[in-house]
Amino acid sequence: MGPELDDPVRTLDLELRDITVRFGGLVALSDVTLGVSPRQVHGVIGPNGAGKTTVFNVACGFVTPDEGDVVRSGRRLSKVRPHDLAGLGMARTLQGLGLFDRVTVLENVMTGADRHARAGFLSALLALPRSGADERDLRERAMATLDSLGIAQVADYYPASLPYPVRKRVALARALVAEPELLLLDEPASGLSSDEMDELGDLITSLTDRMSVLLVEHHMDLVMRVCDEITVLDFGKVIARGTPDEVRSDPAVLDAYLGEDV
Ligand SMILES: Nc1ncnc2c1ncn2[C@@H]1O[C@H](COP(=O)(O)OP(=O)(O)OP(=O)(O)O)[C@@H](O)[C@H]1O
Repeated sequence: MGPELDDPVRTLDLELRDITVRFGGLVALSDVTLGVSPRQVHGVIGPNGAGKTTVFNVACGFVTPDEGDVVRSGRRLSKVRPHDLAGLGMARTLQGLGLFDRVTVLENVMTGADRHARAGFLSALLALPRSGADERDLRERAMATLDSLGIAQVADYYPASLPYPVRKRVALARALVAEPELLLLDEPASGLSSDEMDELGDLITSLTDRMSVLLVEHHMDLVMRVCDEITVLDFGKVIARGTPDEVRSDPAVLDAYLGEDV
């Protein structure tokens, strides 16, 4: 954590400031700035290769920017490492889900809670003995989170035995069990039917009573439905920003998406 930077009155939950990322000679992001306001869903969209995943990776610490700052609640993060996220009140889901196949759904969700648990990740993963009270509390919270996502009945299953949309919910439960203030979602709608996408939309909207969300997503319907603000990227640059209505009618956005299948 760096020094306090901002007037707390207008403090955003997350800001990327003038971020540039280069992969060899390729400039994946060029001077990208965006901010996620408290209790808002901020969408990041753009055509293939625009830099969406790179934005996500910068926000959650997988990619260190060549230039620019990542600012969490007014404090500059000098280097975000993925395992620091929970301590920063952040959680994320990944396209690849990243569930552990050798432990049950419940145990997978428990591994997401290390912000609150006294014992760490490994003991949760291996279900080694921990303090009885911690263990009980963690199990209860993990079960409650599964229940809130409508999948308590699969708590004792192994992830690989479950359909993909259910596994996606498990991954979301693992992110939510830590009770983050800021949730980072990378393509959460991929592989979902349109009904499942509607349910996901309702769920994301319902989260904003207690957290803000950065949503990187291809599916325009979902983005337009749930986002308060959208940043549009093209070729690594911000080409538009605004409410869904503003973005939808922006000529630069229409131009960028010309010929894209959305
Ligand atoms: N690790 C990497 N090494 C080299 N180039 C990369 C790497 N990651 C991304 N890129 C390049 O950076 C650019 C932005 O990629 P990114 O994956 O962020 O875009 P995207 O908008 O998420 O694309 P998509 O919609 O296809 O997933 C692309 O040109 C991509 O080929």
